Order: sequence, then structure tokens, then C-alpha cells
Amino acid sequence: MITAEGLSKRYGAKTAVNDISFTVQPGQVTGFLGPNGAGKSTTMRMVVGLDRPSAGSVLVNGKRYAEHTAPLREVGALLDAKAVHTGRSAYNHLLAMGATHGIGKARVREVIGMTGLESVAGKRVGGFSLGMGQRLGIAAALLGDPATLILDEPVNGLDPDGVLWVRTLVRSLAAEGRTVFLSSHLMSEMAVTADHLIVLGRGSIIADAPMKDILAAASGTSVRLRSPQAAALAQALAAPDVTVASAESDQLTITGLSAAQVGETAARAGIVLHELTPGNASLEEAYMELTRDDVEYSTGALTQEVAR
Ligand SMILES: Nc1ncnc2c1ncn2[C@@H]1O[C@H](COP(=O)(O)OP(=O)(O)OP(=O)(O)O)[C@@H](O)[C@H]1O
Repeated sequence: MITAEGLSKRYGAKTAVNDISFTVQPGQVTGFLGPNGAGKSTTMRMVVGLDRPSAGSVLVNGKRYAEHTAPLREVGALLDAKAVHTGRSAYNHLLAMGATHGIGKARVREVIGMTGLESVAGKRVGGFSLGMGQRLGIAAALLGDPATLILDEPVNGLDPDGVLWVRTLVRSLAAEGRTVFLSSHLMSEMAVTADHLIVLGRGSIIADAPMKDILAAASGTSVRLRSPQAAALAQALAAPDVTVASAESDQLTITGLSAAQVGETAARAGIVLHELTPGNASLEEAYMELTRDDVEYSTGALTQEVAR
């Protein structure tokens, strides 16, 4: 479990993380989202003691990272896969990391197997592709068999096979009861990987909720229905903030009302429904709506140009 209380980080005049409090629970995958520069990496770095908070604290299983006698066994982190520039082989790199914690060859071989690095384990890490580097970073994070995993952009640079592998891996780690804290800009992937989301914008938390609640709260969602009395229902639903579209005579697509509100209006009017389907917003839509005012490096003008 990760617990942050009033956590802040300032770099000179720049406040990268501004008084945030959150808990990352075990047994589920918690996604960490936010626009570029929102403070995600800074927060993750503070969890593992690579950056010192300007105020507040962040604890892993009740202690600061540095207070753990064997931190690799508590928290495994993939923070910057490119940081490993070494002439060592992957096998020797992991062995050297493990040596500080009494972790031996058997566990090193195990994580090499888990991350699909067998065929390149003897090769110099310096020559690794981005994807191989990511796999090695994940192998390093898993080395101490930690109860908490922090993965900053783990699918960056991975091919579709690798992306699916990370998804399966993190889901199984969470199912084993571990705490998994994961950042990614790939919304479609996050949507199928995370159970819970923490969204940062300009250093502050703008959402901290289960994935399903974030999707359900997104406005602009539509409700689709089929009814033999579709025209009468369209009239009954008419209201200033409601739009009703009809592609076929027995079908309606409604925005501005929930499925429950549509069903209740139909019941009050004595109208028969054959189908009533709430259309959830995609995570990408929900995310765009949440972070609309918090994008530091806005490309609004450009995207408007392109959309024209
Ligand atoms: N060492 C540093 N010195 C000065 N400013 C920094 C430093 N590290 C980060 N920042 C600033 O702090 C803010 C948060 O950066 P951070 O890397 O944590 O964001 P992020 O959410 O991880 O972004 P991205 O999605 O682009 O990785 C940014 O404005 C960044 O420029």
C-alpha cells in the first residue's frame, strides 16, 4: 500500500506536485494519469526516495522507502528504463542489483524467464532496443518479489505482443494481492488494465475513483434504445439540454439523460421499450473532459487547424 499525505515538490519557483494526498490500495491496479508535466513521474520518484518531498510524506507499507531495511523486497519500480546504460549483460546487471539484497542466481533466472529475456540475457544492456530495455526494467522491478510495484510508462516502446504481456502481468500481480501503481498515456490500454484511477493535473489531484465511476461520470454519454413507439417517446423526452437522434424509425439515441431517466420517462408515458443501452464514454473521452483545463502544453490551436 502507498500512502501520500500533503505531498508537495517544488523545483525553484515551479511547483511540480502540490499538496496531494492519496492511497494506492493492494489487490488492484491503480492507473496514474495526467497530461505531460502534471507531476506523475515526480510523485513516483518521491515514493521510492529518488526525490525528496518539499512538504508532506509518502509511505510504502507504513514506512518511508529509505526506512525499509530491504527496499527491493518492498517496492519494485520501473521509472526510467533508458537510465540503464551499462556494458554489463542483462543477467549480470540483475545479479549486481540482487547482490545488495542477498538475491541470487535462481531468482535472477526466474525474472529473466518471466520477462521473456532468455535469448538476450547474455547480451550487453547498452545495445538493447527500447522494448528490451522496458522488459529489463520490469525484470529489475520484480527481482525482490515486492508487494508493491510502481511502473512509469511500462508499455512505452513495446510492440502489441509486449503491451498485452504487460497487461496480463500487472493484472496477475494485482490478483496475487500486490499493490500496482501504473502510469501510461495509452488510454485504451489503461481502460482494460486499471481498476482504479488517480488523475493529476498541474500537480493536483483532479480525480481519484474507481474506473467504472470515472467512466459513468463522464458527460456526453449517450443512451440508445429501441421502441415500437419511438416517435412518441422522443416527444416525451424533449427538453432544452436533451438531444434525441433517430437513425431508424424504432431507434433513438439520446444524450443529456441517463438510461434510468429515459426508462422512467418511458414508464410514466406508458411507452414500451424493447432495448435500453447506456453507452459509456471511452476512457479517452472521460480523461479529455477531466483534464481539459489542466493541460500544460496545449495544442488547441493546432488541433483546431487540423480538424478544419
Ligand atoms: N529536476 C527538475 N527540475 C525542474 N523542474 C522539474 C524537474 N523534474 C520535473 N520538473 C517539472 O515538474 C513538472 C512535473 O514533471 P513530471 O515529469 O513529474 O510530469 P509527468 O506528469 O511525469 O509528465 P510526463 O507525462 O511528460 O512524463 C514539469 O513541469 C517538469 O518540467
